Amino acid sequence: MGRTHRRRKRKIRRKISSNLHSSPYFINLTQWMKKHGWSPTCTLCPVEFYDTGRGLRTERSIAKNEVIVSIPLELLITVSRVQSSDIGWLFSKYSGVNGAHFSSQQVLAAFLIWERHLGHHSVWEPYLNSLPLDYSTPLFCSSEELHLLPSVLLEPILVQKQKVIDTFSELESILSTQSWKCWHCNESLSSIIHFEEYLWAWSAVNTRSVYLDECVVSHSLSIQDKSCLALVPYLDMFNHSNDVDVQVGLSSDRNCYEIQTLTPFAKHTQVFIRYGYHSNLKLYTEYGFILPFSQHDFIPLLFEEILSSVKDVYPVRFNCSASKLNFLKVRNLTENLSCNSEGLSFNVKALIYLLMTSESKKYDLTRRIYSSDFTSEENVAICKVGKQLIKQKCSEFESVLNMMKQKKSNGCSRSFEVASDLILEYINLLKRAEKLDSKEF
Ligand SMILES: C[S@@+](CC[C@H](N)C(=O)[O-])C[C@H]1O[C@@H](n2cnc3c(N)ncnc32)[C@H](O)[C@@H]1O
Repeated sequence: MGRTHRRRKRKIRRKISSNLHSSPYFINLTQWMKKHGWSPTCTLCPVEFYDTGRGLRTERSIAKNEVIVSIPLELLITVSRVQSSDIGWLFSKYSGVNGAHFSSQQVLAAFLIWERHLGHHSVWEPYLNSLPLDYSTPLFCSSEELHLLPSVLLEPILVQKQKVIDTFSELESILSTQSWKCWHCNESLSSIIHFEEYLWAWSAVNTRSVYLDECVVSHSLSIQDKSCLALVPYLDMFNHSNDVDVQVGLSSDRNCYEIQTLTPFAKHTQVFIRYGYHSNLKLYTEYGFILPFSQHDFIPLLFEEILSSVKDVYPVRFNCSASKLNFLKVRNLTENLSCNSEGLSFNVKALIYLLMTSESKKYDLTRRIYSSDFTSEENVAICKVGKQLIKQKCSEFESVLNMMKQKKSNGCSRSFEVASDLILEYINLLKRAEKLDSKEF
């Protein structure tokens, strides 16, 4: 078979969704759940969709307000469940000692590693076997790949990476003092819980957990999060869409965690839920995917970038004294700076306006900013700077994308591929914004 033929075949295969209903892991998962009191609320079937990966498809039409999934609390992995498990003593022993506060993500991740290492001996085995083996979140980009990313992506990724490293180090320092040996393999906890496993478990919790009120599943561990994370088997197979809405919470008898859809679904279509109102940057950094043509997307801009665009376009009018900077900071006008396909955010426009206006009439300036009372001449000037800013961002992203393409042709991680899709989305968004005139901007 020639290379072209293979490539064509791969392309065709990518367009076809495959049914996973008879996969052993899915049969085992649902049988195990039924033993623990679960019964399906509607007929959903796991499918490997060509565009979104694995998700759930409905076998009949679903009406607005129907409960699409209801999972007994007994099947949830919560902090309270971890506390009463084999390794619960570890977190109880160190809770609050020397100010130690665990995060629910850290506790749940350690539990997943522990249970996974037990293999057949774990009661959670059917659930663990339903979890993906790898993730496309940026934590799995190599250092070489990270170096190619623009700062708008790199900065939140580095913060996240550091959090994983720090929480693992905290755990590691506690584990290293324990001589306790596992009943099943006679290994110490520090040789069971190591960084690669932690990265996998952390990502599983990050991409799949839900928030649960602490009062629902009480525990006595010292946990820093206000509402705790919980892993919910089966329910964590729903993919996200911006076009749907859901209501989540406990069933009326408070025995199950439920999702009610506020959006109807036609027979044989994928059933989506909404993870939140997230930009593509958030979807990429937290979940490892992006949504093409997302109307809710925006690109964060840096204060310095705006400053230098005003300076470039209006070098004489540009004015950024210490008192003006203070004026901007007090009003939070140096934050939430962004651009979307409909133009610049309110703060960016206000900032551009202030940076090229004399500071003598500050109070009048405040009134004009907050009522967007700009003259048409001022609007044209703001638009001119905005377009310069957009042009610069666009060429920055285009040169990044070219380097990323080169890297991709030599092989790269799935996570890096998603990053490059995101940069392409950003370029397209900027091009749409660039076409707007000064009235639309
Ligand atoms: C809660 S899980 C959903 C089920 C998951 N696809 C699976 O196979 O188990 C969240 C993960 O699903 C994927 N995902 C969710 N919604 C998606 C979408 N609209 N497009 C692509 N991937 C999506 C992402 O990898 C995300 O981290």
